[in-house]
Amino acid sequence: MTDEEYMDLALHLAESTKGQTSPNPSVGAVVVKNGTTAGMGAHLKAGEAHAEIHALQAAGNDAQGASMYVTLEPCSHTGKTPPCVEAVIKSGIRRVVIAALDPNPEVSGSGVKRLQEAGIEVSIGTGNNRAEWLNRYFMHFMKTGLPYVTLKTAVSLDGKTATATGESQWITGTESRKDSHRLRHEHDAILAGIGTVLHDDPSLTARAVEGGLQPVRVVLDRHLRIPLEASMLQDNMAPVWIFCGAEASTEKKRNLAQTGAVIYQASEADVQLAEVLSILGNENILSVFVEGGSEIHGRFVEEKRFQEFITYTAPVLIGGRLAPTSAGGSGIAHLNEAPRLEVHSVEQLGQDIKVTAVRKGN
Ligand SMILES: Nc1c(/N=C/[C@H](O)[C@H](O)[C@H](O)COP(=O)(O)O)[nH]c(=O)[nH]c1=O
Ligand SMILES: Nc1c(N[C@@H]2O[C@H](COP(=O)(O)O)[C@@H](O)[C@H]2O)[nH]c(=O)[nH]c1=O
Ligand SMILES: [Zn+2]
Repeated sequence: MTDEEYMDLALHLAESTKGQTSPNPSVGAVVVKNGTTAGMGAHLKAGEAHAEIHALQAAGNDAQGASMYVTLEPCSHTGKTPPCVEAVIKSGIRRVVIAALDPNPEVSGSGVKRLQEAGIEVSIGTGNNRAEWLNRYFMHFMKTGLPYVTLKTAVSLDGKTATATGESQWITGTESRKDSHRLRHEHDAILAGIGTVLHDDPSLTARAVEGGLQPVRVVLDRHLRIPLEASMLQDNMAPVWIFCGAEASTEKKRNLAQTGAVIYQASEADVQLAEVLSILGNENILSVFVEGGSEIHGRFVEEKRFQEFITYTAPVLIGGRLAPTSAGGSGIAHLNEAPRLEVHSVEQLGQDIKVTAVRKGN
């Protein structure tokens, strides 16, 4: 098989662990000796062995003089596990093909340097786009210290997220809702505004699909209007972190804390997105899935504090000048200030169209 084909196998291994390795990236590795696949592995859980180690263990002595295909630059530092580069060097591997460099300041190029110093041939870039897309949350976090923000909306063909009378369940079909639950799994946190919480009483849990970790549930609620009987405060399915403003009542804060919710009180009346994201980053939340509602999306868009925008569009017509759209708020005044995204993919899910678009810098 070619380098691309072996890297394709390593990427499949890595992609099979989406949603389970955070705060570590998903990584796959394959050891090949004279055209024979001698070992393979993936990083399964933070704190456990890295992909390279699993693959080298499976290869045993066949690693001697073999090649290794790995989707992320082998680590050269000791975090919770020893550096992979030392194991690769000791195993006798003579060529390493790497899909993407690791932007973790502890690594970022020093893994490659260490391998080359040990006389190992290194080639970088095969499968790079797919490897970087797979770990876009991790890479963004490592470069900025802030979580990668995905805005998700479900709209009618004429762009409404609910009827003017407030009805929204359901606009899209079951395939779309299942798909968005899968995306919930892949993020470390799900964020919603108090409007959505009061209106839908959502559980904000990733339950429609198996596997992965249950994301933290984040609610922006400047006056602490969330009712103590809210489902997410009763179901013990995942942590609830509530961000409120300086004027929120201390008694309500105390009652909410008794349900186990964690309350972050801002120093000002309003809850600033910049502060929410930096607190989440400090709590090792690498990615946030923002479910809305419209006013919350409006703020993320106006402040350009998001990386990805996903829309599920259903072929239903709602109309109504008062019916909400994906992004409310005061909006962008001039087109030349409007964030221009790049379409990553367009998929049909049942009768719905899913568009995934990403911000490129601007
Ligand atoms: N209204 C629609 C959506 N609406 C999603 C809401 O923002 C809120 O997340 C839901 O109430 C989810 O509740 P729970 O967490 O599953 O209990 N999302 C969709 O994909 N399609 C729709 O039609
Ligand atoms: N998961 C993974 C890597 N992850 C890298 O190592 C860091 C975590 O190190 P530790 O705390 O020891 O698990 C993580 O932040 C990232 O830079 N590296 C690899 O060579 N292979 C792997 O499979
Ligand atoms: Zn490693």
